[in-house]
Amino acid sequence: MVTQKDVLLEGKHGGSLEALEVTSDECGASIRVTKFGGTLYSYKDADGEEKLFASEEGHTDRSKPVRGGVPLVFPQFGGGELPKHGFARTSEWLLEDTPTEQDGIVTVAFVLESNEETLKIWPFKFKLVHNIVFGASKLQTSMHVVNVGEEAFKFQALLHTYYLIEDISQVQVVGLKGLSYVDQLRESNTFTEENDPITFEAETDRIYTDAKGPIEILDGKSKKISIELSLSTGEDGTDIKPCDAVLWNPWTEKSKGMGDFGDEEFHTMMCLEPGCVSRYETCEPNATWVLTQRVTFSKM
Ligand SMILES: O=P(O)(O)OC[C@H]1O[C@@H](O)[C@H](O)[C@@H](O)[C@@H]1O
Repeated sequence: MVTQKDVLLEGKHGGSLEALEVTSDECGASIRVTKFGGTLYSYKDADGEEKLFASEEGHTDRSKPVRGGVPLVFPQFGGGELPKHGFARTSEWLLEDTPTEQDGIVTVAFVLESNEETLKIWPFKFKLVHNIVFGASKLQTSMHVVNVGEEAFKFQALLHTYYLIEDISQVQVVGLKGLSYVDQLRESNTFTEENDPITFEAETDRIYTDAKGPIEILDGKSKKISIELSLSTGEDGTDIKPCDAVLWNPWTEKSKGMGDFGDEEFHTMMCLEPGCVSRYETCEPNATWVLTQRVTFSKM
């Protein structure tokens, strides 16, 4: 049986965020999704082990996006005319339908549609669906971008996924070798990844292009996270486009400068974020784009 209940997330800086908790008796796993930002904030596997990082310093008063989980970036990555990383992560999302379960796999969908507020800052009509499918040790999240207006729009999108890890100094990322990446810390110059595995010894902020996956995060000697990612469009979703993958860890100095992140929390998190951010995609009227990540958590 799948059960849902409303919970309140309270951070140490005051305020609270309403969230939906969905639990499956059959597979034993659970998720929490905040209505503010439609952010998947927690995924606990069948053993009750949390797999997503959420900062102890995160704000829960709507003054900032949720710092952790999987915030959704749309329609713009980074800064520019719109708020940094767009407005989807700071908008109010609605539960689309009652969660369903089949054979221990649960599906939950949240929706955000253009409204007076969004049209004031971005004059396009859209519908976003955040689809979350989870089981005992698997998590699939996707953002569907639908153009419900009469004009084409350009957009960027990202599943800004924060993984909870044991120790960043022991993490190895496998599967990005040979890809080009834009290093956001080196004047956005482009390089080719020579390392396999990639390890972390300093602040890292890179946009890998044409990532096909699978990408593996080896978390010490005993845990593995395997990620498949895709960006698709077309009526049946079979027109698959290359996808970007942002790799991010703020390390020491950047962490100290972030008001909603602990100075030492970089040790136990890393972001691997599938998206389309190295360029803008064009969404024609009635078209749908789908950005998806399929994640499997396993023990070695
Ligand atoms: O602080 P924010 O807006 O959530 O962004 C966090 C990070 O998000 C990453 O996706 C970017 O590549 C980084 O440059 C950025 O610092």
